[in-house]
Amino acid sequence: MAMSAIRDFSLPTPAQCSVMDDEARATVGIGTLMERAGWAVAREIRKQFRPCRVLVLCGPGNNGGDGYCAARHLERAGWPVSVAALAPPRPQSEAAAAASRFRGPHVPFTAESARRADLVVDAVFGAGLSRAPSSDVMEVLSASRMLVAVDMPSFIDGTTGEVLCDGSHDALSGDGPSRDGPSGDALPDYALPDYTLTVTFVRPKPGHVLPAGRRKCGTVVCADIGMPLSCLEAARPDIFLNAPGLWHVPAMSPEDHKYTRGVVSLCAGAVMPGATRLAAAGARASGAGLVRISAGENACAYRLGAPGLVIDDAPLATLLEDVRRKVWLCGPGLTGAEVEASLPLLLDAGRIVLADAGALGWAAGNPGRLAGVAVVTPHIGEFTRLFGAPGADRVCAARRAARELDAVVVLKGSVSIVAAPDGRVALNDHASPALATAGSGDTLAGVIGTMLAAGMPRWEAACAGVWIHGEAGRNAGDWPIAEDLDRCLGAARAEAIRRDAATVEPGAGGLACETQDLAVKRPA
Ligand SMILES: NC(=O)C1=CN([C@@H]2O[C@H](COP(=O)(O)OP(=O)(O)OC[C@H]3O[C@@H](n4cnc5c(N)ncnc54)[C@H](OP(=O)(O)O)[C@@H]3O)[C@@H](O)[C@H]2O)[C@@H](O)CC1
Ligand SMILES: Nc1ncnc2c1ncn2[C@@H]1O[C@H](COP(=O)(O)OP(=O)(O)O)[C@@H](O)[C@H]1O
Ligand SMILES: [K+]
Repeated sequence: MAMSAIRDFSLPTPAQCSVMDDEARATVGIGTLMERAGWAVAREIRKQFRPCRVLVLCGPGNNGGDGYCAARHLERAGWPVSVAALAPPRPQSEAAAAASRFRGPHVPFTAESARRADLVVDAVFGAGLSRAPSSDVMEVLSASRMLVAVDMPSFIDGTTGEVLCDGSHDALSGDGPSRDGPSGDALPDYALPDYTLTVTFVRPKPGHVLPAGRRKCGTVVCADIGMPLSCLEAARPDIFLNAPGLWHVPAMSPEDHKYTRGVVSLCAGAVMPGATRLAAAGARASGAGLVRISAGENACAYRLGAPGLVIDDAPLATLLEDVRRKVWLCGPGLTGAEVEASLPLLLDAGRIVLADAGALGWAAGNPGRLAGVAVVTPHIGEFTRLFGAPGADRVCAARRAARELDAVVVLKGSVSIVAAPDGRVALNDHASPALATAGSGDTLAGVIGTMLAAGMPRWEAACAGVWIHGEAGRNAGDWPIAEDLDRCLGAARAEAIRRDAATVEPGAGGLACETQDLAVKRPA
């Protein structure tokens, strides 16, 4: 992966952070980084809150070390600060050195102490969280009125974004108040707290982007603490935030003709023309030069559609003689039998195939039937039927599926996961719940088809399609239906091109986070 992609888009996992720390130990030094991390936390708190009574909860590791440094900097700024230590830092560690420099008051690590504070800083566990925190820790966090996390809320898994908590984390992190988890176990006697602010360092982590971490963290600020880029590179991050610059969508060129912009072809069936037409419309609206529907004897049903669509009634084998028709969508609007009659022909002819909807159902329980496709776009139900339940670590499951199928897997959801067979993964949070409307997945298939037809490599095409679809969803107004996305897709593609061009050149700036609240702050 290019250095600029690592610098600008990587989301290192806690395991990779530990490699980064080992590298940093030999260069800049953990003590220096801890000091800057604590300073950055204090700076963000001073910026976002008025002076108030602060309690810093410190764990035994380096996350706690950051907490002691933050406490010292806040105290120096005149804020009333006390520290509650869950356990003392290991003797002779950098955290122990940081703890010894804090000369303010210590109070017991209890819910009562938390209740007395106006603001509680959670520096209990960060990247080193290795299991569910005890209920003592959870009770103290839950008693806090206002919470700021150092690096990560102490019960969020930085790799998966999952809530790590004794009892039923699903019920705790879900929407409905329930006293029983799915296993029937009684839930602990505390509510899972929400954070106002999370200050992380170097780069955001997957747990800041994936649910439920994303929801719990509040505003995420990523501070540049002067970690050498070479240390981040040594950690070999392979999960990236999906954004323009990670990939490059072709702009319009004065010499363009429709074939250079690309042809997208779709297989169509007899009973669900709507899905095929939505996918075709998505392909056209996102900039395909030509979109053709191969409808055979069902052509009449499609000829009533948009006038700019070309409807073919010739047999598929005949259409495949046209080598300009490289990219095919197979699945939206198709029954299993219709997939069976078309997909093998497309693959035999060496076409670039995106398989969605009906094609995924046809291969349920037997993903080998999709061998040779370039991209699959399952939602969680389709993914489960194809590859089995993904479990808590969806990134890992999507990556495994991509490797197994030798195809790009787009696991769609509120945060979509785009996994390549070579292990690269992009997480897309550039979207909107407005997209949760029937047919929007068909539109997405069309958009990705356009990116493939424009000549983009398949992982980049899938990433770009998901981002552009998300951007359209963010701009399609209140409660849009799938058709509403189409009028926003051209502008969304233009926005992707504009943001890509604005990406900072290597060496020109710091570690940048593009989306939403993931802003990078450099030390003053
Ligand atoms: N990368 C960077 O850029 C920089 C990172 N920095 C900071 O370092 C942080 C990572 O520090 P870290 O590796 O020391 O791990 P940390 O989160 O403090 O926890 C480890 C301790 O907690 C314990 N423990 C874990 N879970 C537990 C549980 N449920 N219940 C009870 N105990 C539990 C665990 O015990 P063990 O699992 O070994 O039994 C161990 O003792 C990172 O988040 C960031 O804030 C900055 O300082 C510098 C730049
Ligand atoms: N809450 C949400 N936030 C963001 N995007 C969402 C949300 N819910 C659904 N989406 C997106 O909407 C699309 C829905 O696709 P899909 O489930 O295949 O629907 P359909 O089969 O009806 O077309 C996916 O791209 C998905 O990522
Ligand atoms: K923490």
